[in-house]
Amino acid sequence: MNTSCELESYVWPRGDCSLPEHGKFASQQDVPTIDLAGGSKAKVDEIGRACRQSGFFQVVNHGVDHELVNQVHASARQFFEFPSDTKLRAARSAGNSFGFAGKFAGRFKSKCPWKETFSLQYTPNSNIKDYMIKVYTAEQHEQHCALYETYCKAMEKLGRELIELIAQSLELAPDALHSYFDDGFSIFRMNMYPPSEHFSRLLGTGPHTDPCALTILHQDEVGGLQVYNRDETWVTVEPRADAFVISIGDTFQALCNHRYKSAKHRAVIHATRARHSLVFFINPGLDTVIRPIPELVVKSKEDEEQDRERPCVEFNWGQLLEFTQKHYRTDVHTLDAFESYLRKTSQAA
Ligand SMILES: C=C1C[C@]23C[C@H]1CC[C@H]2[C@]1(C)CCC[C@@](C)(C(=O)O)[C@H]1[C@@H]3C(=O)O
Ligand SMILES: O=C(O)CCC(=O)C(=O)O
Ligand SMILES: [Fe+2]
Repeated sequence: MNTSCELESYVWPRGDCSLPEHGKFASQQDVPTIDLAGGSKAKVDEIGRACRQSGFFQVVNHGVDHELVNQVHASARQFFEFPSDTKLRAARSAGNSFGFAGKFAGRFKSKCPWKETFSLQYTPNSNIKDYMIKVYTAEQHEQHCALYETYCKAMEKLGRELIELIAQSLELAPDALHSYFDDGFSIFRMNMYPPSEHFSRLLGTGPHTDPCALTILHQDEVGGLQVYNRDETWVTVEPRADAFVISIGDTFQALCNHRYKSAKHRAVIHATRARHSLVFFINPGLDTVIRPIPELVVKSKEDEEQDRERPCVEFNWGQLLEFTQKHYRTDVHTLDAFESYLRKTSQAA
């Protein structure tokens, strides 16, 4: 990333990047830590409460091997340390969500994210190998691909377990949501936030909600992930090596008829230390129709009498992904903007 001459396109208005107070972290109420080894009823209740309150929580005793997480972090660090021209062999092309992005200035003109990202598709037809071969030697390639495959499988397993618990917290059967994710189009993304002396005017990831269904994130010890809480204050999520941060995304919000809301969050920059995070975005299949689950649609008395359905916009993940890559810059209004766009384009058709 060119840190000197292009700073202007990364700078945010003064006051937009308030920094975390050293050592002060989100309260248990804002971002609870939930023990997945706990009794089933307690877990479901805690997850339901967290999803209704902030849509953000951490999980511990999640069953994912700590050594695996360390190895993926080590591999990601090694990747980001390659010279730019090596990383750029796997460059993300315009309108595409996969590959390496060193800076986003090409896509955005201002308030650019101060980070490098390497994103891979994780599905049965995963593109992990196609991207990795552009960067690594044949032998390294096999090793790193195997590691990412193992990590993504572990994320899918954890995601499935969480989705079962979330379904139960909505009083649905544990497997009620599985069919949406059976051929899911999940995205694995590694983030590296370079340090900067200008940290107080930069954001690694600007305020947004995730467009996906569910996000599973692991952050290193540097920390910098912040959530906007109910007091309208940015609070810092405690970096915990033993925990994954879970958040509800826009697609899940639409699916559960807005019972759970996607949470507004962002990532700040450290003055002297590079920060890394591993993010697994769980999505439905590209063509799977998303509309509120009938059991979660409560009609008003008047609607009931007139047998009227509440209007809702149907979409699929393929459309929302395309919207965020080609027509809209993901922010805190993505879902509303997407619904307006769908209404407009369906009227025009
Ligand atoms: C569908 C996606 C768009 C983004 C990557 C995935 C999930 C989250 C989105 C993003 C991270 C939200 C913040 C802004 C963004 C541009 C970024 O900082 O990377 C978003 C991603 C993107 O549009 O590439
Ligand atoms: O790196 C982080 O902690 C946050 C990243 C994020 O919000 C995202 O990639 O959607
Ligand atoms: Fe996010």
